[in-house]
Amino acid sequence: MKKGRLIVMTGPSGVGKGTLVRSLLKDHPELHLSVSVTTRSPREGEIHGQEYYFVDRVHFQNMIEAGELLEWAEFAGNCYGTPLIAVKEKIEAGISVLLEIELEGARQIRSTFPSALRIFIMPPSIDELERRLRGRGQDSEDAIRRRLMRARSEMDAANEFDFEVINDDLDFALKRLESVLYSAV
Ligand SMILES: Nc1ncnc2c1ncn2[C@@H]1O[C@H](COP(=O)(O)OP(=O)(O)OP(=O)(O)O)[C@@H](O)[C@H]1O
Ligand SMILES: Nc1nc2c(ncn2[C@@H]2O[C@H](COP(=O)(O)O)[C@@H](O)[C@H]2O)c(=O)[nH]1
Repeated sequence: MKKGRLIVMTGPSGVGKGTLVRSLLKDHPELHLSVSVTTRSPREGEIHGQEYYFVDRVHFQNMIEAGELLEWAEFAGNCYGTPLIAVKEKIEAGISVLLEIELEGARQIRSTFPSALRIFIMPPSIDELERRLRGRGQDSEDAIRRRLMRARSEMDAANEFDFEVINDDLDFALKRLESVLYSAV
C-alpha cells in the first residue's frame, strides 16, 4: 500500500496556520491533523484531545525520555510536541498527516523525516501579524510580546522550506496551499 505523506506547516504565531488548516480539512477530509501535546494552559473553549493534549511538564519530559515525540520544542515559555505513534500509524495506513508546528520542530523533521513536505506560511507584514495576534484576543500581553519577538527570526527562515505561502487574502492563500499540496502529494 502507498504510504501517506507527512506535511509540515510552519510560520509565526498568529499568521493563520490554524485558520488555513481548519478550512483545508473541511474540503479535504482525507487529510489527518496531528494533535500535539503541550504544557500550555488551555485557552477558553479548547478541549483536551481536540486542539491539544494538555499535560504538565513532568508528563512532557517523560514523553521525551520514552521517545514518544516525533519532534518537540519550547515556544514562548511552553513546550509543544508531536506524538510519534499516531503519525506513524496514519502514514503506514496511507493517510497523509498535517503537522502545524513552529520552526524548531520543523527543523527537526527535516533531519528525522526528510521526505516530509515542508511549507512556510508568511504574513503580509509584521504589523498585520501583530494585528492578528491582538485581534485573536486569546493571549496575554506578555505572550503576544514573546511571539512577536520570535516572529522576525522565524520569517528569516522561510527559505529553508519547500514552499512559501503568503497568507494575505485567506481564500487566495487557501487556493495556493491546495495547489502546493495536490501537485506535490
Ligand atoms: N488571511 C487572513 N486575514 C485576516 N485575518 C486572518 C487571516 N488568517 C487568519 N486570520 C486571523 O488571524 C488570527 C490568528 O490566526 P490563527 O489562530 O489561525 O493563527 P496561527 O498561525 O494558527 O497561530 P498559532 O501559531 O499561535 O496557533 C485569527 O484571529 C484569524 O481569524
Ligand atoms: N514544535 C512544535 N510546535 C507546535 C506544536 N504544536 C503547536 N506548535 C506551535 O506552537 C506555537 C504556539 O501555539 P499556540 O497554540 O500556543 O498558539 C504555534 O506556532 C504552533 O504552531 C508541536 O507539536 N510541535
